[in-house]
Amino acid sequence: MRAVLEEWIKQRESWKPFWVRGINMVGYSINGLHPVLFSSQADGDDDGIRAGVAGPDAGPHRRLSCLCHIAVAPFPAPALEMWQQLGRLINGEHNALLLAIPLDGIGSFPPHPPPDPQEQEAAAPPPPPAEPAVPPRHRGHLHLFKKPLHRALSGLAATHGPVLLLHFGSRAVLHVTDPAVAEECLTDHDVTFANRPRLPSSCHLSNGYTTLGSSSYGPNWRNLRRIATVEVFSAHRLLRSADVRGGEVPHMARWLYLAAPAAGPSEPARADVKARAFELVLNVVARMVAGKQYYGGEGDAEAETEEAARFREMVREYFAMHGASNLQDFVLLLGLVDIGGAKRRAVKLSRERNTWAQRLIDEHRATATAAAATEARTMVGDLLKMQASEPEAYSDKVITALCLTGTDTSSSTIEWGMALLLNHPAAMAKARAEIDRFVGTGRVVEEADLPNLPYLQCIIRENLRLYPVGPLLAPHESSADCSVSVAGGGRYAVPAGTMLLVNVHAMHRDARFWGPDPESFSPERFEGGRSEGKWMLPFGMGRRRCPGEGLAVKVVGLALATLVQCFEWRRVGDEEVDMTEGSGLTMPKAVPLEALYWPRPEMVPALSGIFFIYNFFY
Ligand code: HEM
Repeated sequence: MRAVLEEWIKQRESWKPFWVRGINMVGYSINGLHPVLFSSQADGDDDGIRAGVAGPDAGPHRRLSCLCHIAVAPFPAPALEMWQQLGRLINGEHNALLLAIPLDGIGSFPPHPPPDPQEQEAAAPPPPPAEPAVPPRHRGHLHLFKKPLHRALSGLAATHGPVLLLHFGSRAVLHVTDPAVAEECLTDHDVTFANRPRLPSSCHLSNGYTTLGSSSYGPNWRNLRRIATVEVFSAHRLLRSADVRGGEVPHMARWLYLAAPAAGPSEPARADVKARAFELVLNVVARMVAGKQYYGGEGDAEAETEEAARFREMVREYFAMHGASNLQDFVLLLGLVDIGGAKRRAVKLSRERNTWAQRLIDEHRATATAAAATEARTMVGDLLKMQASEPEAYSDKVITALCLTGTDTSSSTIEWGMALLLNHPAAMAKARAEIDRFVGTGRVVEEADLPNLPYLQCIIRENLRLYPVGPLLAPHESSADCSVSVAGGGRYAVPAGTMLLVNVHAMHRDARFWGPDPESFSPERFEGGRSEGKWMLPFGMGRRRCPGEGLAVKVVGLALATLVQCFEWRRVGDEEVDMTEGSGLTMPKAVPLEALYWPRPEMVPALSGIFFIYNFFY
């Protein structure tokens, strides 16, 4: 290890090494002889992290002293290779976990004794680095695991720069808040970054990384993506399933209507908006996938079957456990000892999910007749038909892998949208006036009306800008070494196996692109094409871009339009709706949205009409 250090020191100019023994550092005494590395680049940084210690012969403190420099020293990217090399050496002898322990407050580095002249000579200053580029900075790291992760990383980027190379345990992470670099990663390096990281927490949930969202780039992903694009989300398929949305959205309005007393504002009803949005999206997806309706068969908003209740819980747990913000994914020991029982829950959840999907497939197989398959086509029905000719491409496993997608994302977007409108009654009134102007009050708004409602479209875009439910997209991973450009010239080296987190949440709120008040809700910023060309990526970009975007935009648009058109809404209290963001794969509202509502008197005939139409057709 000493040889590695010395070799590295020779090559780096910005690092001034000297040697110490017998000091105390962040509470640990360092008895043996240690090279201390001081980075001139870290000088003046306000985070107080400025030194690292490496020690080959540190006796009982050896691991801790090694830990110090791996975990906290700031250094330029080429140094990362060296740290990784050291990390591997240390890992071999000790425990990788030690590299990951956060060491805050290391800035109070105590005075050191005069260096040993012999050692000082061995650690001569290095020559200038060969490459002129300033690389991404490497910061230490797991103490950043404050939830929600996208917020913690945004704060870090604001202080240290838009392209950061981090180290979460032994995993390199490229965090990007620069649109140009993000675009480069997802277009020029699209294939290189098309893998998904194998995070232990998602192993069980994704059936061993075989689902569409979790599978790395390769034959399995290509097969699933082809089926999803062609058979499930194609424009043709979306057109065919318009009647499903056209049935389910008014059905939700009907539920709300029946649950509300007729008294109006004097006696408003209370709506669990999160639950209603979730039920709506689940019914749409379940009917498209399997011709199944989970909620509302009896016209009672609260009536839900045991299967539906369990399914709701399953989806909630699934999205809460997934994502890039699980500490046990990066700290080996936490995963091994299963602190908090996350692994156990994931195994149970995955079993339940598979049983549910297999039951769905079997039910379908048993009940599908030739007539049913042609008249009321479902994804499972269609895929089963294709299974007959291509059993491998359309196996039950493949069908299962496509079943549980998109439910939480769309319903969370509806919930965020309603929360924004409740906090901005003027925008709600403007949207309602637009619907009244184009649609009137004689009927409930339909999907075909959406293109005629430009202000509603602006609301949806503003909703997706401020609350993109994939704030870090889904994590990507590089399959080969590559480099990304740096503002002002030069390139950053990104090693293979680096996890890419594109922080769209931060980019969507960047004042450089979104004006002086980027945090405020202002659908008007999109009016008249004013924000045309501005960089927004709520659905990702490149080959891993969300395939459900077309469906999502339709469901979210129709749901918000219907809620605004049919009901008057008020906040539960005088204070604004709490907009705190939770964490998970999708960004949920930390406090589920509830609101007071009553049917608009002028919409009552149309709402009563839904009752009749729904009972007649469904
Ligand atoms: C407002 C609603 C939605 C938003 C904001 C959203 C956003 C996203 C984002 C950010 C990604 C990751 C893109 C990347 O990795 O670069 C994604 C992936 C995905 N989304 Fe959506 N999504 C929504 C609705 C849906 C719906 C309704 C479905 C399906 C019913 C769906 C299915 C998927 C799938 C299967 C993937 C993984 C694609 C892959 O890895 O190849 N999404 N979505």
